Amino acid sequence: MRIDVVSIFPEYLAPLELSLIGKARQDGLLELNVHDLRTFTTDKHRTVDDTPYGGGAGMVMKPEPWAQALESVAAARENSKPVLIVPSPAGEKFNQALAYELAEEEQLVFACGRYEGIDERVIDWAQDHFRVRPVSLGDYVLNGGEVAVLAMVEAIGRLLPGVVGNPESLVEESHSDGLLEYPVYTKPSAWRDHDVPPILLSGNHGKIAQWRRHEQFRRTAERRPDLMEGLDAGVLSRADRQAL
Ligand SMILES: Nc1cc(-c2ccc3ccn(Cc4ccccn4)c3c2)[nH]n1
Repeated sequence: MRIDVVSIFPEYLAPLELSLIGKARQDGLLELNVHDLRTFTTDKHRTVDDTPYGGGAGMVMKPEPWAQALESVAAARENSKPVLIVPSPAGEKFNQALAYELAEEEQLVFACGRYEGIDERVIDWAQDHFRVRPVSLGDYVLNGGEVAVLAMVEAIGRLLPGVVGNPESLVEESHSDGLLEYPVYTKPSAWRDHDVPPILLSGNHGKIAQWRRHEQFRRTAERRPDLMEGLDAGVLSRADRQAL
């Protein structure tokens, strides 16, 4: 997979040189290019913003630098257009299902807006060159798209083949089957008057699996009742129903 990120703060994306994603880049599992939007300006002040038509506070990002930048990074392809992800408070909610969907793509382009956002005509223009997806990280307001891109690239990148050491760990984590993950423990078994649940020390793997499944349901019902409604009936085994 190739990922291109366009931002006026390219250094904001430096954490993607670290850890799992950084290693995936070094191992050639993921190509990630960060581009400074100001590279695509033509005036001596490298202007990327201007006042909003219709008035109002703040500034809006000018369209032309974005069109130049996006044209520059869109890999020429025969069959389908690359995906352009535009982080926005007004986007579809990012979740694990969308992470899996985007992990299948050959190229992802991320447009990091700042100020009050990007001139909407860029989104309209981009429809002919990209499959455009405005995406929200959650129902809160950030100052720009970079933090959202860091989160999305990590969530997507870790799903790529070979990035996570043990692919099995992707199966049992939160949201992989629509449920929150079970609690985890390690040594020492007794710690500051807090003990590890005895079942986990029993060696009875069937009972341990049953206990973990029950914990997934208990936690999901307690912390994210909204996820319980969306559970696919097929996910619920007979044992699961008993755990509810
Ligand atoms: N889940 C999300 C995503 C964002 C986000 C993404 C990109 C931009 C570019 C500018 N801003 C600031 C801003 C504030 C107010 C209204 C419009 N935009 C962004 C915010 N906030 N929360």
